[in-house]
Amino acid sequence: MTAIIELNNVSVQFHQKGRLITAVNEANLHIEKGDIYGVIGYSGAGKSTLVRTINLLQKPTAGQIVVNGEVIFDSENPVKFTGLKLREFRQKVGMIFQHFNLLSEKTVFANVSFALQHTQITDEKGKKRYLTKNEKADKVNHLLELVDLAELSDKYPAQLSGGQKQRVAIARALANDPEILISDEGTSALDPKTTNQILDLLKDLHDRLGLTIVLITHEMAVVKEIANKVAVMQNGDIIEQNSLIDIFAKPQQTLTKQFIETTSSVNRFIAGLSKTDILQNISADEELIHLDFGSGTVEEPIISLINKNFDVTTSIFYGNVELLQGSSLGSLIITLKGADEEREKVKKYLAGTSIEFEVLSASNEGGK
Ligand SMILES: Nc1ncnc2c1ncn2[C@@H]1O[C@H](COP(=O)(O)OP(=O)(O)OP(=O)(O)O)[C@@H](O)[C@H]1O
Repeated sequence: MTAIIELNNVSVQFHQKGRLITAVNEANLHIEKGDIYGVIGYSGAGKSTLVRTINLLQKPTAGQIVVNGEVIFDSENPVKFTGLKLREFRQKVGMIFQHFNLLSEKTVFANVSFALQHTQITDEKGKKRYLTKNEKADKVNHLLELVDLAELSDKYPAQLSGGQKQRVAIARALANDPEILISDEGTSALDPKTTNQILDLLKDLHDRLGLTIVLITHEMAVVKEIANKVAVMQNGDIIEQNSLIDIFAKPQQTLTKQFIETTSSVNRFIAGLSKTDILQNISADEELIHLDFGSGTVEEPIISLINKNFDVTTSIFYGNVELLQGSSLGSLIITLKGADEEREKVKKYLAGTSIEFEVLSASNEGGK
């Protein structure tokens, strides 16, 4: 697959009060057509700066940017990508923001229509012309239907909820039929329910229109909901990037693990264990074991195999299976009860499978 967006060694530096700030440091990001690419990081990590280079709202200090096969920036071999060419290019990259950026004195209809004021089409004779009033109205009405807002066309932004405002912003961002949609914290100002509704809408638009979406967020739950790929940013660096499923199944960096913990109840459960007396109450012939089922291993009947093949008994303390991009990931916390040698045999057996496990408590380490 060829990338629709290629950032090659892109750096962005700012000079501020005599200080040099490297907001983005030699970032490499290849986004394929149809990806929903999540860029996650804490505030100040450089996410917005990185993503704003895609449509040159932010000019890089160094590196190369290729969009749809066209080099739009190259610090080594400068290209002329300005004026009308840049304006037309930007129309093909829609953007939505945390605070919606609607024009408060204009109606919903006029806010969307505004994005079409410079839009030109090529007529049958190959001549460029602006859209007529009727063509604009048809387009706006179609867009408002797409985001389920047709009935609010005459309202003003102040009369809308946050979710409705973001729908207007999405309709506006799609006015010029972009292939790429950038969401810069597009759900950060919304409550969880509305966030999910907007994410559902983005996913639906992605499926229906074949959009490529770049999604900046500081919330892993957002990424988890719709992204198929993830890049994690910290202090201007992309510290890790992978498919969503691999990020969750085998995170490499501490920060990535921390982000995952914010959405995974198993980690909260394990962290909470120390505040209970569960570990103290484990008997001498018992162990508490955390089993991590990566992609493709959830279906294995591991508990019944253990019970059948070893002289131990198991009981389940905690279980969770999640569906990410069609793949299942799961966690189980079980107690294993039996003689030392039998428990050792089970652990040896587990070590030979693709299921990862860790012993949360061993009986001879503080159990009674
Ligand atoms: N125009 C600018 N001038 C000077 N410094 C800037 C400018 N834009 C961004 N920065 C700095 O670059 C760094 C990265 O900022 P950026 O906004 O890209 O981070 P972010 O991850 O998007 O965070 P946030 O979600 O808070 O916007 C920060 O230290 C920020 O202060």
